[in-house]
Amino acid sequence: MSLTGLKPHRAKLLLLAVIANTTLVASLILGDVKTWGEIDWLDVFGEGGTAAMLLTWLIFILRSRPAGRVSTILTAGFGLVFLALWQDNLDEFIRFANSQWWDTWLESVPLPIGMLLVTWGMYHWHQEQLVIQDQLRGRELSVREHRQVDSVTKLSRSDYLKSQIETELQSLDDRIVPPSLLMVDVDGFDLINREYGTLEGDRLLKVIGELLLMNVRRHDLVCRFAGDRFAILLPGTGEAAARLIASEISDAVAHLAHKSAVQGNTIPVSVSVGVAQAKSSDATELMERANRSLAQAKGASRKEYAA
Ligand SMILES: Nc1nc2c(ncn2[C@@H]2O[C@H](COP(=O)(O)OP(=O)(O)OP(=O)(O)O)[C@@H](O)[C@H]2O)c(=O)[nH]1
Repeated sequence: MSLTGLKPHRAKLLLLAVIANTTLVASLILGDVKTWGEIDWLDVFGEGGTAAMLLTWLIFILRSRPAGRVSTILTAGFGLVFLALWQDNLDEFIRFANSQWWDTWLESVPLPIGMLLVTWGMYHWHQEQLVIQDQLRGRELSVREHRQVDSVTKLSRSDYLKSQIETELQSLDDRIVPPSLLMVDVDGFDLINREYGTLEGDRLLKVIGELLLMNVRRHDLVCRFAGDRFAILLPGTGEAAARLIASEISDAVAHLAHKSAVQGNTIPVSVSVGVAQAKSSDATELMERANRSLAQAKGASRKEYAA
């Protein structure tokens, strides 16, 4: 058994070793060593084995624990039980006169006190575990939230967007401007996929996601809504301001000089943007209106393209 990890508990274990050795020396001085034939080996095995096991438990426990109050209580408890068994075992090798009352005292008094301390320490350990489990549950929740992140663009996905819109809408009052939502869709993305391959399509989605992030404010939320569609939540933003941001975003994408990894040529990219400002506390209704606005923008851009 490796003793690494016991460093924080060195002083406690040293004290236990000193006490055990002191009782050994005191027993040797004050008692008479028994002859070989007088030793009851079955008792030695039973009592000595139990003491050794107890010490092993203590070492395992201390190796898995930091120094502190609970570790001290557990060491004191297990230590006292060990000392009682240790003295009981010394009895097997050393004979004491009846006048040596301390031997019987050492065998019996520390045992119940040690048991009480072990129980008390175990109770506190249990309480500690409940707190740790609580914290782990919290961490697990945050990990689960990270599953709401899209693997291609590393942006939040639509389920996270919806929960954020709901939070925004719930905290609205008359003094706060309701949020606006932009829906940004890449034009002709299917063609880009077909011409350059889906890997290049993925790269482009990632670059567009980064570009959107660069063109919004710190408190805005950019999400990958679905496929080649992004959504941007603009808290406290009226429709006119949202339309301005939408046009800045369209310009930024139009000026993007994204090079394909294989061919090396610039892939022309444009986006259409839908805009809607919240009118009710219904997140789905806001997303639907932003999507309808996007469909109109798409129609307009197709007409422009055809003309
Ligand atoms: N590379 C890549 N392609 C994707 C991903 N998700 C969806 N797509 C593709 O995106 C394309 C979206 O096609 P459409 O909805 O027709 O959109 P579009 O070609 O941009 O057409 P318009 O929106 O009308 O301009 C489809 O070919 C999907 O297969 C993805 O994660 N990576």
